[in-house]
Amino acid sequence: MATYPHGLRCRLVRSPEATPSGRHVLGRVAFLGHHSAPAVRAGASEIGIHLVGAEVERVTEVWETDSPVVSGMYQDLAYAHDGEYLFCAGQVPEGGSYREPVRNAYRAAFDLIGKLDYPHVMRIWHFIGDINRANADGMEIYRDFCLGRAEAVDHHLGRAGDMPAATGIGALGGGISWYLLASRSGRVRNLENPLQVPAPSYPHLYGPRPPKFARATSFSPPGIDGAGDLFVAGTASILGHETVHAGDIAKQCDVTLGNMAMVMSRENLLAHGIDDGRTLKDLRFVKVYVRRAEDLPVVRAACAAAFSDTAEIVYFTVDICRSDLLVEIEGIAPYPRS
Ligand SMILES: C=C(O[C@@H]1C=C(C(=O)O)C=C[C@H]1O)C(=O)O
Repeated sequence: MATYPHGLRCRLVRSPEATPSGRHVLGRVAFLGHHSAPAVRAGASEIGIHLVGAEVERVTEVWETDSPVVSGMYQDLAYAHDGEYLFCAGQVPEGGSYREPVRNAYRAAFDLIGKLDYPHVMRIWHFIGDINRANADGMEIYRDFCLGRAEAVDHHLGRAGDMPAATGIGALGGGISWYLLASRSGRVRNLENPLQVPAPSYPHLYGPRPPKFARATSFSPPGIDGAGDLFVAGTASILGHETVHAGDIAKQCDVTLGNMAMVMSRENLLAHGIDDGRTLKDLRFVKVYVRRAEDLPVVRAACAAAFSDTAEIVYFTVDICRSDLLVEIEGIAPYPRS
C-alpha cells in the first residue's frame, strides 16, 4: 500500500497464497460464510466475519508490514504489532443487549492500545449482526451498539474526544465482529464532510447516543507531508443528518459517491489544513455494501464508472445502519498516489 520506512500495506486476496518475502502479516480479515473467533494464527491476528453466502467468492483482507511482528491475545482480542503499527480484532457474542459488552470490548481495546503504546487509532470497522432488529429491550441493535461505544469513548477520551474513520455495517451472523489499526508515531487527522453533519453531532432522532466516528482519516507517518493514506469511512446517502432518496438506488449511489468525492477533495483537505487533494480515482481498496441483492447491477455500474480500473472493489449484500439506506461505500486512497 505504501513505501514508508515502516510500510503498512493492504491486499485483498481471493485465494490462499504465501506472504511475499520480506513482508510480515499483522492481520487477516476473512469474509466468510460463518464467523470465526479472533485468534493468533501463524503469528498473525486473524478474524473470520460472516459476510458472504456460501455461494459467493470469499475474500481475505490482509494487512502486512515489512518489520517482524509480535502477536498475542489480550482479553479475547487478537493482536499483532511491529513497533510502528498495531492490528487488533475482537468479537462480541450474540446477546440480548450490546451496550455493556461493547463498552467492555472498547475498554479492552483502549487498554491494549495504552499498554502497547499505539495511541493513534487510524481506522476501525464493525460488523453488526441483525443491525436493524430490536434488542431484548426493544432498542435497535445499531443504537444499542452506539450507546456502548459512546460510553467507552467518553470514559477514555472525554466527551469531546474524536474517533477515526469507521464502518458500522450489518453482518450475516449474529454478534459484533470488529477490528482496528493504530500507529505509534504517525500523525492521525480526522476529517469531516461539509455536506454532512458530523456523526457525533447527529440529533437524538437517531438514537440516545450518536455514532462516534469521523468521515475520513488522514494518516501520515513521520516525514510524509500531505494526507498520507486517506481512509474514507463507510459513506451513504445522507445529507446534513438526513437520509435522502429513500427507495431510489441510483440516486443513493450518486449522493454516496458525491459525499466520498467531497471528503477527499482538495477543497476539504485544505479546509482541514492539509495541502493535498484526492479523487475517487485514487481509491484502491473499496468495499461496497448493498442491502438488496437485486440492486447489485445498478451499484456495480455506478462504481465501475466512478472508480479506477485498477481499484480492488468487493461487494457484500448486508443490512446498513439505517433501514432506509440501500448502499454504503468505503475506501482507502493510499500514499503515494499512483
Ligand atoms: C453511514 C453512516 O454510518 C455508518 C456507521 C458507522 C459507525 O457507526 O461506526 C460508520 C460509518 C458507516 O458505516 C452514516 O452515519 O453516515
